[in-house]
Amino acid sequence: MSILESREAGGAPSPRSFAIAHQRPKNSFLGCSRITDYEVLGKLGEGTFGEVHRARSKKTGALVALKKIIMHNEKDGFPITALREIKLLKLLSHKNILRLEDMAVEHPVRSSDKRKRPIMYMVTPYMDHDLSGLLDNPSVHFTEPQIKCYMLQLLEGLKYLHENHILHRDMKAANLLINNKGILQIADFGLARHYEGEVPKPGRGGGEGRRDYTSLVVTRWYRPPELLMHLKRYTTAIDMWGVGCVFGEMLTGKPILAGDSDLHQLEIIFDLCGTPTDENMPGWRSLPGAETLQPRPRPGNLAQRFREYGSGAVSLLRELLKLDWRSRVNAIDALQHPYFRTAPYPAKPSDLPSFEESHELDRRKFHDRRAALPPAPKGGTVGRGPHDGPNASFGNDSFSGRNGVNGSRYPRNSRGPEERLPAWHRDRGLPPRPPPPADSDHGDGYRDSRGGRPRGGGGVRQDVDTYIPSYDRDAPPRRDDRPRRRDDRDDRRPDWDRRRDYDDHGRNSRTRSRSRSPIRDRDRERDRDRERDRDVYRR
Ligand SMILES: Nc1ncnc2c1ncn2[C@@H]1O[C@H](COP(=O)(O)OP(=O)(O)OP(=O)(O)O)[C@@H](O)[C@H]1O
Repeated sequence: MSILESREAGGAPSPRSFAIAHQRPKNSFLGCSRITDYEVLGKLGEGTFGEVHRARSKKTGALVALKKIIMHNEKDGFPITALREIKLLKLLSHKNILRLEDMAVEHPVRSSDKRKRPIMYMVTPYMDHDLSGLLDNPSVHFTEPQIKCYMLQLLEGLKYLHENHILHRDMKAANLLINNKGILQIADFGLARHYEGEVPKPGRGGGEGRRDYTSLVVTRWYRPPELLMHLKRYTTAIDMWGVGCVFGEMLTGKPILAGDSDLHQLEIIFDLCGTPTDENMPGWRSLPGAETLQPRPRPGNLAQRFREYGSGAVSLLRELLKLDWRSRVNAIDALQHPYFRTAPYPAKPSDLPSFEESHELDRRKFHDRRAALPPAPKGGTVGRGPHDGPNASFGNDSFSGRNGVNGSRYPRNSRGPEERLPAWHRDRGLPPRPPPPADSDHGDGYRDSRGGRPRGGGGVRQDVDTYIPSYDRDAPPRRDDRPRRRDDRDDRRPDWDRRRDYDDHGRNSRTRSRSRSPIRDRDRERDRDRERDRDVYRR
């Protein structure tokens, strides 16, 4: 049955008919192997919902990634988020979407083992890098053909998702995996869900949403203005805003909108894209989160800030970072943007250079290495790709940027000492604030530290952080604003580095009003975990 035939009266396929239409060939998913079928080689990453390890299949010899599914509370059973991710990934089949190949189970070894339940792992092909890790690697500098190549793949992957009524809802650099064959794949479907609105059509932007979902999705730095203002009837355009942020991050090498709070996030969005008006964001005033906003009028500095990357890049960024979600470019149209049809042309994946493995967890390694570097000369040659030689065709027409030293228009290593640090470590005041304890969770999952409803009908408030998963209050800032569990300790770090975290904690904790107690912390943590799994992700 084709997806068209499976549509319901409203135009959107039901999750069930979508599943039937998308069943992958049976032999493309193994099913349930034992963890002993894999040789575990080391930790790659850790997120809210699991740890990710590199491993080798003993049967095929292939390198894989094992994502351990953490049971935050065993009594609640298998986490709904993991179930969603597995269900969706089992159906999807596209070259730019990470493929779920198998599930592996690890049974408790001894009867004396405290842990009674088995641990489940999702098995996906091993990817050499995630984009966040790659951008933190000081020896890697993206060329324009390379950026275009990754962008095309990202847009192809998203086009496939959106055409098939799936919202990713956590678009960010750390969730884009890249291998040394130059292939980019979208990963982490923990927040993804079936979308009931109309799919994007050429020239029709993100369209109108058909039903409400929780606005508490997407990592803050990549979260679009309509979600920050609590639009619930959102569309596939929320993922396109994230693509804009990732594009800017590839150009500049660092996250472009690193807000410290939801309010600050909106402020820096307005600095970049201009203050919302009835023209550039029709209806913004009636969004629940806009009621109390009084933004200072400004025109936006996007063109100025990205001038050096050329008019083509600026034009595409403008389309992706439109305040108005209805007219924000969709993936179909973004793929046709002149930026991709102008020299220097997109590289082929197979032409891209290979790099040292770079995962999000390697950021400390890269940070230490980067910090040790003396100021590098302009036009350095480290890590330059095949398109980056003296004959590279940068900047040779009106849609390109200016030529830089040695034929590269990207300012290599030209950042000041502060700018050389990864964004998560730069001194930009307080790191993204942890949320208040989940004392209360109102109808829409909006949390208020004092257990009351947000004032003014839900305006964006500085003291409320609406990022859903539980931050660890003690954790150091992470490059991409990722949440961190309390027991997550980077065990690959030397002692002195861990102590630095402790010091950070000491400093940050003095700025908090509540006194801390380990028991209360543990209870809060447990409550947060419960609430997160129970309430928020069902929406
Ligand atoms: N197939 C893979 N190959 C290589 N590395 C991977 C793979 N899958 C995940 N990783 C690494 O693990 C990290 C975390 O993976 P993922 O985002 O799926 O976990 P998560 O627990 O959902 O994280 P988050 O907190 O971002 O929601 C990625 O950023 C990446 O560095």
